[in-house]
Amino acid sequence: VGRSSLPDGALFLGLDSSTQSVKATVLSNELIIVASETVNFDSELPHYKTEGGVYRDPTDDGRIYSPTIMWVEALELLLEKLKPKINFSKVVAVSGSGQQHGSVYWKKGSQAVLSSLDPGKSLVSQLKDAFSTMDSPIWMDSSTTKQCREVENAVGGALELSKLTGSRAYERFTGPQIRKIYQTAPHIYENTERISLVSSFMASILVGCYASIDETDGAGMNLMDINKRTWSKAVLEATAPDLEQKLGNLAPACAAAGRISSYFVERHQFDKNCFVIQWSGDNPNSLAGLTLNTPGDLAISLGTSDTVFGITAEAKPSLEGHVFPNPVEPDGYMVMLCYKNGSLTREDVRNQCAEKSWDIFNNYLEKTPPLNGGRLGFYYKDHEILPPLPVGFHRYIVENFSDASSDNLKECEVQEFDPESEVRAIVEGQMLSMRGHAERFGMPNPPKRIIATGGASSNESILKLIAQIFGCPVFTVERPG
Ligand SMILES: O=C(CO)[C@@H](O)[C@H](O)CF
Repeated sequence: VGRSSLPDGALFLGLDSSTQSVKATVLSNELIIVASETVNFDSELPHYKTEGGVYRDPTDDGRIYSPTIMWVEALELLLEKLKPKINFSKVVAVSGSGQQHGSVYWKKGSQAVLSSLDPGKSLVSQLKDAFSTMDSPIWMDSSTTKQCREVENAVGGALELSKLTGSRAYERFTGPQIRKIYQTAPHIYENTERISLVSSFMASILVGCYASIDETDGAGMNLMDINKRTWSKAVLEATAPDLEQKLGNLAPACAAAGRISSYFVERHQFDKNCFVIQWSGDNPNSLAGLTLNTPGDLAISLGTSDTVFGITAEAKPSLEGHVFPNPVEPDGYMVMLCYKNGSLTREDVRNQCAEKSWDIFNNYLEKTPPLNGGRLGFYYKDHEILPPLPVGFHRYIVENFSDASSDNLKECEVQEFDPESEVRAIVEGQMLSMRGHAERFGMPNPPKRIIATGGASSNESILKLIAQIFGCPVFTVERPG
């Protein structure tokens, strides 16, 4: 729909269902932000008792998940908070981002529930029994290593799986997660009629039926053939039986999922012609939102996870990193690196070394020298994705940075790192990792420029350090207002 043909006062609603919160941004016809709202899971839905929006299972090493119904309740609360700020009947299109890889398991018979929601009742009251498991595995989970190896072995190895799906098997990817449920809770798997990603789950609620998984977020499952953009029969068979019928058809990321369901028309006064555009993963949508279309540019998203991503004309999957279909260029691809220890790990060091103050944290970054007097640190509060290492804190004194031999690295104790050094070490260690892995993955080296996004991109001290380490200018998206 061309913007010039839109009715006066037309609005666009963007939603973001992420690890710690659900957010809404409302744009005018001129793409100006006219309203925004957030629901933070921990503070505004405290009855779920999540930490950072998640549960960590003490009985199953690495199992990290979120209560599916919490996302439903947060969506409802978000719309209630937004209602006084905008006229929902002016919204001509809704779309959104979902944290990648997270999955939702719709119980048999739930399609009928979803398509006949009573506008006189809440979503929570009608969907609380719609899932075959109330626990949604999410991207922070690292409990499926066994399943990863089984799937890789079944298709000829890690590199073969990467060439087929764009990534070797990763613990957080949805395919290994589905395999674990099939193996450890077969009754749940049997009782599941549809498996959604967080992105297609939210779209399903909005359209009142099961929305397709889009080809870009679908590439984060270790289930989709990256070149054909169809489900890979070989990998589906290696994952779990009768899986394709539970996944439904894939759809292009830029397609319309349908019109908004009558539930939202009658309960929230949306216009019945309001489009719901396919949702996709948070990182692909960041690439789209940043209009990252210049080869040589890189984006760094500093959020709960940290990611580095860029565009490429051809898919060259390898044993590190990920290749996804480009969400806005039908024939192009997106390349990405992901680090689990992002903002939450930086916050931990801030709390322990900088009196819980970003001002003090930033002052330490400003006053300590580049390369930190040889103090190099790698901090894994959670099991790290890249490199795949368990929880642990590793501090080194590097005698000579031009000597890459391991005997040049002397592991040392925390006592040898004063608070200022620890602060620089966590940020420098994270950014040096990104630069090293980006070079090895064939990303631009150095990049022409870096566009920073995500919560921590508002921290100029961190951005300065990124510019020093990558050797290029760093930009952020202009924040309106
Ligand atoms: O796992 C990731 C990407 O592969 C994370 O960036 C999640 O998308 C964060 F929600």
